[in-house]
Amino acid sequence: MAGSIDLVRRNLSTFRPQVVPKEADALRIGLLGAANISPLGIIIPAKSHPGVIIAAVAARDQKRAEVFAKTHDIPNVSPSYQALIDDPSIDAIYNPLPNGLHYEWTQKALAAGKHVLLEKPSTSNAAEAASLFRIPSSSAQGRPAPVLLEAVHIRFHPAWQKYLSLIDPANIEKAHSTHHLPKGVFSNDDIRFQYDLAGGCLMDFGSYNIQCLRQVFGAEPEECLRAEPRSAPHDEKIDQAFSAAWRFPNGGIGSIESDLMFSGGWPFPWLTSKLPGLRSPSCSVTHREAPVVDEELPKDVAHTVVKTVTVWNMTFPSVWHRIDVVLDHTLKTVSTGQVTKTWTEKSYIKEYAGKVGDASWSTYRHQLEEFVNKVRGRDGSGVWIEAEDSIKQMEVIDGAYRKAGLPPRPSRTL
Ligand SMILES: NC(=O)C1=CN([C@@H]2O[C@H](COP(=O)(O)OP(=O)(O)OC[C@H]3O[C@@H](n4cnc5c(N)ncnc54)[C@H](OP(=O)(O)O)[C@@H]3O)[C@@H](O)[C@H]2O)C=CC1
Ligand SMILES: O=C1OC[C@@H](O)[C@H](O)[C@H]1O
Repeated sequence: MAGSIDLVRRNLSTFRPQVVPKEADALRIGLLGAANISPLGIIIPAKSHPGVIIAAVAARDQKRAEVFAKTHDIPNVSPSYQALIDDPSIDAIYNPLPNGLHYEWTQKALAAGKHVLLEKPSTSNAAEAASLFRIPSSSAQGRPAPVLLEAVHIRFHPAWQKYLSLIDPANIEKAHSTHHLPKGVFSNDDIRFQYDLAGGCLMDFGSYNIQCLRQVFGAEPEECLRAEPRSAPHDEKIDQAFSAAWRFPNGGIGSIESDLMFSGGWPFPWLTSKLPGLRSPSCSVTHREAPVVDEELPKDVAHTVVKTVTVWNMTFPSVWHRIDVVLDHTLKTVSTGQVTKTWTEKSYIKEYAGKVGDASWSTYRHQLEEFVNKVRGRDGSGVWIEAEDSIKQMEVIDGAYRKAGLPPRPSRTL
């Protein structure tokens, strides 16, 4: 009961946070497009950040921008994306355009000296990512280059950082990450299913699953072993779902199952583990069998343990999440190889509040905190996504498409 009350309280203040007074030199952020993700991704998080003002929005259709501005209390509407970028009163740009437009508009914003918080996945493909992220650290005028961050929000939440702390990357035998969305949420004409806009399940949900694998192994995969898309009826280059596996440098295997049109259940995360068919985003790591030092045991008995650590709902952990730590113990007679005893220990961990913020802070709020810290030259929590990291992510995505016999997503501007 107390858990349910906490859940309601926490989510009420995530979605309706206390609005704080703004600092005189608050970062003035402009939004490209009247995007669906903007309220969750930045408008609501900005309300509780004293150092951020959502100052303007631009949309392809000015009327649409005006309605969006009114709905979300945004004081200014720019007549076009370019006008927003060129506006000298704007310090930073949030780019939640379709994936295929990320490169073009981020490059334009950076060229205008604006910091950019760029929605995931950073670009259409690795060539674009390399071109975008390998920018000189200072401009010709000697000014420091603007900050550019790929908005992989899940990495900023304390639950994810806690999860990583429970993993021993060198000794992972296998890792599996999943993400399912019920059929009917997105229709075939959604940006996620347009090849020219760099759509595809691997670019969307799959990108989270790949992030999870790269993070838990703390390394880049050496080889894509298997890549199996389920193509959309309207375009076989578009994956509605993607299943894949990679070998990592420690010999461990990482695999993913992502589906944007899943027909096997509904995503009620907190029920997932209780009711079959319900799915939550997850990442599960199984370590190699390891010896347990136990002086009490006879010499001929070996005690080993296999540690499995699973996070449920790493994508929206502030809503609800759980980390399961399962220790499978075995006692074996060494001389005969016979197993004499097995038992399992389970513990469940939750990590809503981190070192900064409180339990109501969403992944997006934590991310905004670090973005502003970086712009202001402050140390922050230490969680950051480096340029090379974003490039490597796109290399893994491109490689999986190639392995599946599909083309990587097209560049529009290179
Ligand atoms: N971090 C997260 O949790 C999430 C991230 N995302 C990412 O954010 C981005 C946007 O997703 P989402 O908000 O769902 O997208 P939307 O369908 O809302 O589209 C975003 C904006 O793209 C603009 N746009 C520009 N050109 C086109 C075009 N040719 N066709 C369609 N739209 C166009 C529209 O702007 P205008 O208003 O000017 O017409 C629209 O508002 C994606 O990169 C996605 O991966 C999405 C959901 C969650
Ligand atoms: O990033 C995302 O997270 C939420 C999903 O609904 C969406 O498809 C995806 O773009």
